[in-house]
Amino acid sequence: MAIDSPRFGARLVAAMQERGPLCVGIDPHPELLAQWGLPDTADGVARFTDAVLEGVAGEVAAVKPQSAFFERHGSAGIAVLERLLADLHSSGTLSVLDVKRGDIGSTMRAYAQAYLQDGAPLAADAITVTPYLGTGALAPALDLARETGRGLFVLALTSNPEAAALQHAGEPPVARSVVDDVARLNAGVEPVGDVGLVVGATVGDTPAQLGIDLAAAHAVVLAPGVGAQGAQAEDVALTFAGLERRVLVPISRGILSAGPAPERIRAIAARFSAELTSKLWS
Ligand SMILES: O=C(O)c1cc(=O)[nH]c(=O)n1[C@@H]1O[C@H](COP(=O)(O)O)[C@@H](O)[C@H]1O
Repeated sequence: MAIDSPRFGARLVAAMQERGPLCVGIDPHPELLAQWGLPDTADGVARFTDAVLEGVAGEVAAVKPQSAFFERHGSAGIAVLERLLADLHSSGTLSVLDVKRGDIGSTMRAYAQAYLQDGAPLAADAITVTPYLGTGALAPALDLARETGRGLFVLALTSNPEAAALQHAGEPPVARSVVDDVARLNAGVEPVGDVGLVVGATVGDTPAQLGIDLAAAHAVVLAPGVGAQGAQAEDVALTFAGLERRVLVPISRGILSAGPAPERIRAIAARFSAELTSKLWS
């Protein structure tokens, strides 16, 4: 039922309920292409994404392509990304395009039309956005996302160590203001709003230390950092205690390094998915 919902938040929650909390990241790093015996070209990226898709499409709730690794190859790389997004849609797998966009409102509208408009070549189910021009500047993206049944993930507490200097600063701390803004945007929408949050799986008890109430945001939290960045399923369970089925865990290198065989990618994804489900949903 909800899997066919016109609203992104409801579709995502339903997809996670059916397939678990794992989101496979597609980040075709040059090192991974080399490890897989593929050329560092758009064709190499196309073969890489095809293998990941064969391994996990229809098996996981969502897939998160990282745009930078496609943009590296210019227009030919973007064409691969366009095809990937279309293939994900056909396979019934939600796409979270990681582009981390954010700009003044008039430009934000153009970004929204690029990624959130029906029929746009790069349309995804959701995109990542940065609130550092002010959460209010994201309004054109939010409006279009709501109109077309898509979603946003707003960076709040990112997984990288450099983030603290900016995101923990101030009183109230910047990250708490972002979470409060998202809570207002999602208020009253069931089961969750269409605006998710990005909070790294590496942040430990920072949300509590900064007085951040993630549950009050009424959002799905995208929690990167498991695998290559050192966090484990236990860390996700501790940091997001109480959020349970509202945490979507993207893993890129931790899964991609098992390639190139699609069945090995599928197997390691299944292992991560089972581990995350048992630790988070106990
Ligand atoms: O928005 C993101 O997805 C993101 C936010 C964040 O705080 N940290 C973070 O690592 N990411 C992305 O998540 C992915 C992590 O990749 P792995 O460390 O290989 O699993 C990369 O595509 C990052 O750009």
